[in-house]
Amino acid sequence: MQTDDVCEFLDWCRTQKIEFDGLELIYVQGAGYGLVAKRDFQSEEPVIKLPQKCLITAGQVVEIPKYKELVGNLRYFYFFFEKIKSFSTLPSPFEMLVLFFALEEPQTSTYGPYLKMLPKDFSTPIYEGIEFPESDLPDSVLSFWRQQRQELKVISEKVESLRPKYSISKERLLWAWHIVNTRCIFVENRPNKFIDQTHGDTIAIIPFVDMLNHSTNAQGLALLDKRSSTYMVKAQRFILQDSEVFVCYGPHTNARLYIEYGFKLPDNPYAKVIVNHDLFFELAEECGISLSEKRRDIIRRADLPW
Ligand SMILES: C[S@@+](CC[C@H](N)C(=O)[O-])C[C@H]1O[C@@H](n2cnc3c(N)ncnc32)[C@H](O)[C@@H]1O
Repeated sequence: MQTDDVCEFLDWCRTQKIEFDGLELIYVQGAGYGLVAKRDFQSEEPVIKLPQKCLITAGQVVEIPKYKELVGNLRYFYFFFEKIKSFSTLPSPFEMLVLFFALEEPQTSTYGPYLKMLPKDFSTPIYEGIEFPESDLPDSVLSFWRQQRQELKVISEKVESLRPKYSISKERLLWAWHIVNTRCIFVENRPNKFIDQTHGDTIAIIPFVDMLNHSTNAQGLALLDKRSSTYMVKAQRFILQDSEVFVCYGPHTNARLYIEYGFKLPDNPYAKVIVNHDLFFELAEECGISLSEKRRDIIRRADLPW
């Protein structure tokens, strides 16, 4: 039985010309919503198709008058010779999308039926306020962990500068930041002069497509066909009726999946621990292999063991 929210969302998707015949949106225990094949799909067959204009991108958001005005109000404060100075700054594509989700309301937004389907909370360490001593984190995710916290800090400061005209609570900002962080997809967008292009503009949120969960053994592949301005998810191989359709979010370790998305995979083929030289020497000692300084130096210079 589908809830009213699900029915309203699916009707909304159809009015947006999102094609998803043969798929069912279901609630998957432990993963939120997910998409299941209600018939077999042949390899190369499109599973979802939608017009490019359905993509929520920073460039598209900033063309909405209320967001264009907001961008004009974004000022970034900094201390200089003990005086507070401020300068206008353009939002990055990521920040613009976060502001969109922080300010749209389901009751008034044209995206209302979609917004109602979004998760209410997250199980990431940042959302749950879990702090780790950095020494507990594997090297493979340390810089990612720092970068995520820094991004959140920077956008929080920018949002502060929008007060009192726009008042976004810490909780709402954290929620919106997670919506974008857990759901955005790589797409190359056209530059927009109101969006900071320092690192290009390569993200979009795609309603309905963002209901696909992650697997390292995904059968779905998402791509934009620029010639027909159509975004689609294609079957990379045969998809059996009644199986959940997955895409792969990337070759991520469990530490990365947990920090970014709030889940781990029991049998993750990308599980890895980076062994730096100091740890490698320590492990060698523990195995009874004594390494002279000269040998250690050779190993370091040869960049072994990886
Ligand atoms: C792009 S959304 C996918 C749709 C999402 N399940 C929903 O209900 O909106 C990404 C989020 O789905 C969940 N997710 C995706 N793949 C998962 C998996 N294999 N196991 C558990 N949770 C998963 C995580 O909460 C992740 O942050």
